[in-house]
Amino acid sequence: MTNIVLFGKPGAGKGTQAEFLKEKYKLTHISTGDVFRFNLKNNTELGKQARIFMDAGDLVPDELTTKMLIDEVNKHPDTNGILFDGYPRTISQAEALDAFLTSIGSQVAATIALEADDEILVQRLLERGKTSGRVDDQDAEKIRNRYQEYNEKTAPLMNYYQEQGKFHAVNGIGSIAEITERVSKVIDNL
Ligand SMILES: Nc1ncnc2c1ncn2[C@@H]1O[C@H](COP(=O)(O)OP(=O)(O)O)[C@@H](O)[C@H]1O
Repeated sequence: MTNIVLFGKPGAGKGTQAEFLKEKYKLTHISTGDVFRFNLKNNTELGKQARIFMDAGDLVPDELTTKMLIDEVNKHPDTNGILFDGYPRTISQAEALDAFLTSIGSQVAATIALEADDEILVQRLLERGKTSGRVDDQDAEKIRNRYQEYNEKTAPLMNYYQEQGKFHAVNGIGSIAEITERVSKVIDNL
């Protein structure tokens, strides 16, 4: 299995790139944000538990998120590899992911970060909020809170993967195709 972690701040373009990369490399795309939103919409037990955190732009607690993630991975026993989008977002999630992948005889092959300046990203999110219906994209305060969550809890993951020699940064500014090309170069060299 070639498992890739897509990494980046809110709005960095993880979901957009994932759509292209999953086709190109025949990977299973798992977006924790999408799975949570699906559960919210269908008002499942998981959705009810996640809603207050998501609507505020807070991270959903690790235990709940990790359980959901493992359930999703287990739905694809014959996959070529997983493209993780939005997971892990904390050190504890990264450790849980490593432990889980080890238990199934696999590992993270690479973490690829899409980099862009905060001002550009906030503009992108506010634009997306106009049409996506996502409450967490419509309010500058909630967006700020997501960046704070990112800086405090998610940014330390760069070090975590750097220490394992698995961290690759890619310039996330440019056309969608250009960025797919940059990410592909990293994957092709694995
Ligand atoms: N790995 C995770 N851990 C905790 N909460 C998560 C995780 N992934 C998604 N969420 C929740 O879902 C929300 C939306 O996720 P996502 O669409 O990936 O956000 P963004 O566009 O900000 O990167 C997050 O703000 C958070 O509340």
